[in-house]
Formats: sequence, structure tokens, C-alpha cells
Amino acid sequence: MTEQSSAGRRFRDAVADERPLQVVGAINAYSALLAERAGFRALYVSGAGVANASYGLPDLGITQLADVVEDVRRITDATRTPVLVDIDTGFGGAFSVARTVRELTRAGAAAVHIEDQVQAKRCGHRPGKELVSTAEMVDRVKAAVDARTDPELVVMARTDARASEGLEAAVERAEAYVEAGADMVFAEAMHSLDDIRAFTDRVPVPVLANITEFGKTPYFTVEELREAGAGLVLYPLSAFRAMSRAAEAVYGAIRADGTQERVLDRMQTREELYEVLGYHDYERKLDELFGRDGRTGGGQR
Ligand SMILES: C[C@](O)(C(=O)O)[C@H](CC(=O)O)C(=O)O
Ligand SMILES: [Mg+2]
Repeated sequence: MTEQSSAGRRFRDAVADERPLQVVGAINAYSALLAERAGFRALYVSGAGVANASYGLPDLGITQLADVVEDVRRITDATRTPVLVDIDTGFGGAFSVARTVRELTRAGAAAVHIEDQVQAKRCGHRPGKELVSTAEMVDRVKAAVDARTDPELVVMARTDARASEGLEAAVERAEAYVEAGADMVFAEAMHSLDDIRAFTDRVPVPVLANITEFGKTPYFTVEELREAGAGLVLYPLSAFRAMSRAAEAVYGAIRADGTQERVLDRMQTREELYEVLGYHDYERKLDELFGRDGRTGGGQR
């Protein structure tokens, strides 16, 4: 990996090096830093995460391209770890899909996944999903592939067909999407390792298994997924769910007790925060620049 390598190249390298590549959701730049420190080689910007965490909205196709781009840019500014981005249905017709791909590449995305649901999409693990035809999704994939400005940007095609059309139809769709140029496939809402195996046996590109919590897919281990041939495994919202639970506990305790003492052990300390941010290096830089022990220079006042 060279300094010049594109984000897409870094993502492809990570997929080649780690099987299956663990891809973990980060809802903001600070979470991205934490994930990186934990050793993950790829990050994820979840559509549900943008909707839920950044806008307080459900994952029902309400957020738009600009909302996703903003979150992606903040994360890619903070880390060089490649980022897979959920672009839902691509935010419109062929030219809109192309614009989505270009904007996200500019924002530093390494990979995008586009799905075959209708524009008024649902979460992949909820009932009531409707799909566009295979032909329409093939057009989406072609538009996305054609719009690449980083030739190594990964275009991943997601199929939600398992729920409404069954496993065989879902695999056939995936094959058609790969034929149309998709670099990788996202097999959504698999019920079993055999489901995953059905994809990996027939689809000639890396297949992602989405191990989101409280959904349709059991919590398969990396080892089990490797045996089933998965190329990537996604944990889109795990940290967000845990952060939310911790926040509930802290808000509740402060409100009930009139002090935070009972929940201090749930908090990262100031020193730990600074460690992650490299805060002291910034301070040293100030001292170096302005040489005023502890006092800031004119530019910082
Ligand atoms: C992966 C996903 O598309 C997301 O936006 O994170 C969601 C995750 C979830 O709702 O748990 C999905 O699977 O539809
Ligand atoms: Mg999503």
C-alpha cells in the first residue's frame, strides 16, 4: 500500500488480505478512530446510521445524498482506513446514481453498495420490502460502474430478494448484477450458512454477509463465515446500538440521581479521549510554533 493508493485500492487490498474482511460501522469520525484503534481495516457508513444517528429518522429512504456525503467526508477526513458506504437505492435514476458515485468518490469513499429495493426502501431486515426488476437494478449497477472516477472504487450490488423471491431468485439476481459489472455482492438478510454458501458457490466475486443485530441473520462467527466462503462480514450498527444504550443509562442516572457519580465507570476518561485524538501532540505543536508554555498564540485566541 503506497501513500498514493486510492481509497478503492485500499479496500480491495483489505478484502484480499483478510478473509472474511470485518467491516464495522462508525457513525461519526470519533467512532471511526476507535474502530481503527481496535484494528479494523475497513469501516462502514450505514444508511440506517446516517438516518438514525445523524437525523433521528428511521431507515426508510428519507435521507438524501448530501446527508450521506457529509457524514462520509467527516470520517474520511479523520482516517485513511477505507470506507464502504451504503447508498441505498442510489438516490434516483441513472444520472442520479452516477452523481451519487462521483460525489461519494470525492468525499473519499472506497466502496459503495447499491440495492435492488424500490426508492421508498425499507430496512433489509423488516417486512414489506418491494424490489425493482432485475433489469432496472442492472441499469443501476451499470450506471454506477460507468460513473467511476477512481477506477478502483468498489461497486457492490446488494440484493434484498431473499425475503420476497426466495434464495434461488436472489442468487440469480446477484449473478446478473455481477454480469453488469458489480465488483462485490451484498447478500442481505440471509437465514443460514447454507444461504450464504449458495451465493458464494455461484457468485464469482467476494460476497458480504450482514451480521446486523436483532435481524434475520444469526450471529455467525468469522470462522463459520470463512468456511461458508464469505469475503466480507458487516457489523453495521453494533457500536451505535451499544453507545445508545450507554447514553440512555447516563442520561437516566444524571436525571434520577442529580449526579453522574454512579455512571462514571461507563465513561471514557478525559485522558483516554485525548489519547485517541492525539491531543497532546496538538498542544506540543502549539508550543513549538508559538513557544509560550501552556499559553496559546495569537492564531489561537
Ligand atoms: C446494513 C443496513 O442497510 C444499514 O443501513 O446499516 C441495515 C442494517 C440494519 O437495519 O440493521 C439493513 O440491513 O438494512
Ligand atoms: Mg442500509
